[in-house]
Amino acid sequence: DDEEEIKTALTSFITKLTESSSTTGGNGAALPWNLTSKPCEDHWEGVTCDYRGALKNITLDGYEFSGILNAGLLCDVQSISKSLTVLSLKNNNLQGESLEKIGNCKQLTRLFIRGNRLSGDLPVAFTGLNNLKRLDISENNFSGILPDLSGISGLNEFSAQENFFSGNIPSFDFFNLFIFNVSNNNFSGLIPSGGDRFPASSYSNNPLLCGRPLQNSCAPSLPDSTDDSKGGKGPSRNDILMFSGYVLIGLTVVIVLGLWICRKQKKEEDQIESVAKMAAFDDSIISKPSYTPMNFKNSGFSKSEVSYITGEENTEVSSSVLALSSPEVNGIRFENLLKAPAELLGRGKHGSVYKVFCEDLGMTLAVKRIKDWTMPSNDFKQRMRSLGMVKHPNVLPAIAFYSSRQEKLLVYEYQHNGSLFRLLHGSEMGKTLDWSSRLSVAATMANTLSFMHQELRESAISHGNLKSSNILLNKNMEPCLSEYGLMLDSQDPSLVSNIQLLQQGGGGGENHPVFKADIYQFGVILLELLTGKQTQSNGNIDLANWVVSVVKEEWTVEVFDRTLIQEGASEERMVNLLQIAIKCVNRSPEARPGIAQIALMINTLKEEEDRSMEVSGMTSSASFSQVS
Ligand SMILES: Nc1ncnc2c1ncn2[C@@H]1O[C@H](COP(=O)(O)OP(=O)(O)OP(=O)(O)O)[C@@H](O)[C@H]1O
Repeated sequence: DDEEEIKTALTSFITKLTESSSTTGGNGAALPWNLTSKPCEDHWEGVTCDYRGALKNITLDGYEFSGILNAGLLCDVQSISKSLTVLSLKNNNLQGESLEKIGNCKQLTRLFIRGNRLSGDLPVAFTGLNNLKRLDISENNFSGILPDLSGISGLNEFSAQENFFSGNIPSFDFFNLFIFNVSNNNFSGLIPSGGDRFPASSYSNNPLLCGRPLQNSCAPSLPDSTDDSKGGKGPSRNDILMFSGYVLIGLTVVIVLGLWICRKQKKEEDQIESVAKMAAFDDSIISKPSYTPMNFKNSGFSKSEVSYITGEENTEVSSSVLALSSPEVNGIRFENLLKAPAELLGRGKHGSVYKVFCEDLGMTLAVKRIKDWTMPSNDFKQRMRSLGMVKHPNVLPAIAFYSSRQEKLLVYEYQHNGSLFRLLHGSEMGKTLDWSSRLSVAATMANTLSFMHQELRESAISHGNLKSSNILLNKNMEPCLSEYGLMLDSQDPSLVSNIQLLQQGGGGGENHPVFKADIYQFGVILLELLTGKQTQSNGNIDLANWVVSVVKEEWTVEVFDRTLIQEGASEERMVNLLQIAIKCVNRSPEARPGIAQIALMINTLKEEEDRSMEVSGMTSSASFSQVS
């Protein structure tokens, strides 16, 4: 039977692995398998089988085996090759034999042979491992030309550092890879396109390699560094460096001058605007703003600038009354709002939020005061109008806004159930968010964002500041996006700067950089849901970097929130969601998927989750319970 066949094959395989080698001496650790027993039934150390007795994983890392890795002994055996998904022989001292036979182990998803003495060419047969996700052949003595592995469409990791490979780096599907390292080899020539998604350290110590992300370009005029002193035909590297220096200094001077002129102009404009404001100022509205609990002094509020968004017409109305979108709140005086007791909820990077109890309304409001926003007043009003026209049940609408050059205020209904941030990270929370609820939040938010991006694609208004504290729970405990479209600035570490955004502005659909920045931030929220960890956008280590580095070490389990593991959440679906998140936080904006595609993937996961809960007889509830 299969198990007998597997046992015979494994026995020969391990015998070869442990064969003593005259060069290293000794055969390392003792044989981890008791040959009188059965591999699956008796759970041989390092061997994992599924419940049907199919061999899945062989993991024999760090045993100091110094014999031969004979791939044929495993992969020529059908009962093994049809099911083996993981072969890990890291940090032994193995030499290779029949390595090309690995090509028969077609089901392999992970192949780790790092830290051995394997040498010669990497067999072309590796290119046929179509299911491979992770390949680590680093720290060996492989040499020759690397075969083209770009046909392995799902490859996420390729680690080949510290070998002796030479020739060009073949093309890879870089957008799928999240780990790539070919440093410390003898590669030469141009780094293939897309390769600059990885840092220079992924390519370092290949003296003949050139092109981005390395500093040395492949310009044909660039002479060898040894030619520098000869003063040959083209410019020397030093010349180029010097020239770049001059260009840089020149650019800096131009930018500083430009900024100075802009500031001067702005100052002049400000003076003109405040004069106009004084003329328009109506004492009957705000007589003496001496007591302003929200510290709105010197705002110079004018009735003409108190605006509101109604459900029907999106017209601004001059009024001494702060008109709000729901009819029952009409009739409140703006001055009363200003005088109402206000509690500071938080002071973020972009301003402060106050909780204001408005007696006239008998209602609690959240007033966001945006600081340092340079968007001109008219553009802001235009933006609020565009936003006011798009309605979604999971987007919290601003019920009023105020705009002047000095002040931009947004008024929202206060949400008593807090934010996703509090739910995930708040220490006082009695209940933790279970896996099904987290998946549900992810799906709802993806669908909502997809709707908003679609509706606002022409005006290119993204959320701009997507994070778990801006996902608020409404009275039905459903997650809602708050503060949509209020930030021009993005926290995307791929440095999509305002200038770039503006330059590339005008249409562009869901590939517009502002939407791609939202995708990054959405990915971070997915990571928060999966890991239960907070992101530190201002710290040196952010969540996205942390996850990618942990995943690099060993696939996933350490990454997930321990409560999810304890709960018995489906590891497969968690890994799937993690893969989506990792795609979203790709450093290269173009490589991030669009929100529609993301929503589709997450909805599929959620449907699978719902089906599995139905099968196990649990109720498939998409909402989560009220937090006490
Ligand atoms: N409508 C609301 N109802 C209840 N709480 C709110 C409301 N709007 C914001 N908050 C809460 O107020 C706090 C401060 O919000 P704010 O948006 O200023 O913080 P932030 O998101 O950390 O900073 P920033 O948006 O400036 O980067 C957050 O905890 C947020 O969840």
